Amino acid sequence: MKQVHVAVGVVCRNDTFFVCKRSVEQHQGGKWEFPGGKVEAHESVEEALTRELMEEIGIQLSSSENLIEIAHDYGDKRVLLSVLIVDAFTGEPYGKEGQDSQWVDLSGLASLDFPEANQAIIQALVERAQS
Ligand SMILES: Nc1nc2c([nH]c(=O)n2[C@H]2C[C@H](O)[C@@H](COP(=O)(O)OP(=O)(O)OP(=O)(O)O)O2)c(=O)[nH]1
Ligand SMILES: [Mg+2]
Repeated sequence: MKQVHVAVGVVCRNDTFFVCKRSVEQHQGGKWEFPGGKVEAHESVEEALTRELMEEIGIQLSSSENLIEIAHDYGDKRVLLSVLIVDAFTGEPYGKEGQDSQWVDLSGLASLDFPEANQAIIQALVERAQS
């Protein structure tokens, strides 16, 4: 099975994180996610994330840093998530595609239903907060 490379953005402001709900028709549908999507052939991860953040939540990325890379096999799909922290952006994020969205703090993240691969993202955020 081919691996899909996905750029994922942890948009953060004042120790809270912007998350969206995946639509039920999507892979891992109905779960919460950090906005993002597939890296196309001609793109860098940051270029893909810049495009996806504008398409999905209407913000312009100003700066990002690498958080973690996670390879995960869902059985029906293999993904490589390149996860970036987005701590500077312009515009106010919202569910531009009609999706539910919310700002949550770290303890709030831990209680949401995310795809399995996201456990490692939340763990990385916990470790980052402690360091
Ligand atoms: N965006 C995002 N995708 C995630 C997260 N965790 C996780 O396992 N994934 C998986 C689910 C999907 O299989 C894949 C992302 O695909 P996607 O549906 O967002 O891709 P896309 O925006 O390019 O949309 P499409 O072309 O498939 O419609 O990565 C996450 O936190 N955010
Ligand atoms: Mg997407």
